[in-house]
Amino acid sequence: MANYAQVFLGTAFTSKSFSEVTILKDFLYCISGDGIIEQLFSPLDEQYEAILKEYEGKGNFRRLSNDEYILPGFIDLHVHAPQWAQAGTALDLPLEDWLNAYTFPVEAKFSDIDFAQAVYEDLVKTLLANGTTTVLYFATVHKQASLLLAKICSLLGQRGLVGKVVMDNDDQCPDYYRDADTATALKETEEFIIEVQQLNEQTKQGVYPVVTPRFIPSCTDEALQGLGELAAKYNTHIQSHCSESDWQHGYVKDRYDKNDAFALNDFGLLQEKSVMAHCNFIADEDAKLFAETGTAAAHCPVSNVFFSNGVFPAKHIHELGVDIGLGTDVSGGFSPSLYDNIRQAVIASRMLEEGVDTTISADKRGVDSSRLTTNEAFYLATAGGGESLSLPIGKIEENYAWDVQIINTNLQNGKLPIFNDPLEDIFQKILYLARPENIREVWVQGEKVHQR
Ligand SMILES: O=c1[nH]c(=O)c2nc[nH]c2[nH]1
Repeated sequence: MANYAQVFLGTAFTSKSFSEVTILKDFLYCISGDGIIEQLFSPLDEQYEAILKEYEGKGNFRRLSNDEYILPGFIDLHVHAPQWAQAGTALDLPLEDWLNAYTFPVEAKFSDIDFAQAVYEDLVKTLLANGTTTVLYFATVHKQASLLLAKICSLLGQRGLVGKVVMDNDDQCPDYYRDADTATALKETEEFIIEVQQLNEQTKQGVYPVVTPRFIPSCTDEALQGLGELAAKYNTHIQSHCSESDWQHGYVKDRYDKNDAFALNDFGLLQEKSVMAHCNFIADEDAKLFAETGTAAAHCPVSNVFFSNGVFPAKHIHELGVDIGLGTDVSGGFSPSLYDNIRQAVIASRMLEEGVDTTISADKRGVDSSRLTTNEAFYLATAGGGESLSLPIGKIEENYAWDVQIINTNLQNGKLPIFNDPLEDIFQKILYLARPENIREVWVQGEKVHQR
């Protein structure tokens, strides 16, 4: 019999496809020393009883109670880590004003490493406590503070993909908050990549450097070109914002006479490990380019209410073959929870489908076939995120990382309304009604990283 580092017994929910969820009732989950799901056994499997006999009662065996369920850890594809310091504020302003009046001044404070330590440590712990096991982060223009974020992820056990932000366009970025010049931006990005790749070698769950032009308006052509070359040289992930709002989409059209997607592609910034945030205004040709290059979209449904001037047509873009995951977009989105974003993804898609202006007749009011089901929104927060990052995460399946959250539905101060429900309904109640209190344990790569 194989020698497993840990064995769990319980019921889990995981995506089988975009629209279907599999229920693994009373399965055994056998985890290897490097934190991978080595084998899954259903109670009907021949070896089930033998493994149970071998491990039950040992220190590395865990039987979940009848009120506990396993979900894959969530994957947040878009977080501005420094903006945690201003979460929930100033959301009534348009994007450009919010960036200039609030966000850039806050991000500028991350030249102070002590301030960065306090905010970043609090954020990483908060995201873990919300069941988020992997995060794609924008840091700031400061190399040291960006490295610190990667180190905090490494230490606290979160799988972090971290970008030192590049902003070198003095036309669009304030004097007090931008890279010194293009050459410095590229040099510091290269040094950052090398240091994070070294840190990754000592990090069980992985930390990864991400090439991060903030968005086209904040970067010169030379920087965009240089960043595309660095990403190719070091085979890194890439992230940016793409066609987010009327203003941003229009700015790129004025500058290049083409949409964001094609402009980013000209600089080598669309590839298999690229994730572009928002994408609300992408046309079908843009989406096809995403699909051809393997570029993913980070759908940020809470943030989009405030800053995007529209609803991302997730269902349609998925049908065009684009990988999609979910992002909180802290702090364009006020909530650090992907549960909130799963809920909002469903709500926004329903409003898109039905339409919102009741003075228009029902047959003309909405966009047909736009709705996302609960299962599909769950897929975006889990398996879709893993596909977007090209990492074996987001599913409870053999050869995937043991990145999970254990939910208790029957707490004194957090009882879900479950009254002899079938498992299909319990799954939906967890997604719509669970709060951080219900998330009792979070595991990343076979290590427990949060417990209540
Ligand atoms: O929602 C957003 N948040 C940001 O910080 C940002 N920067 C560019 N575009 C952005 N959009």
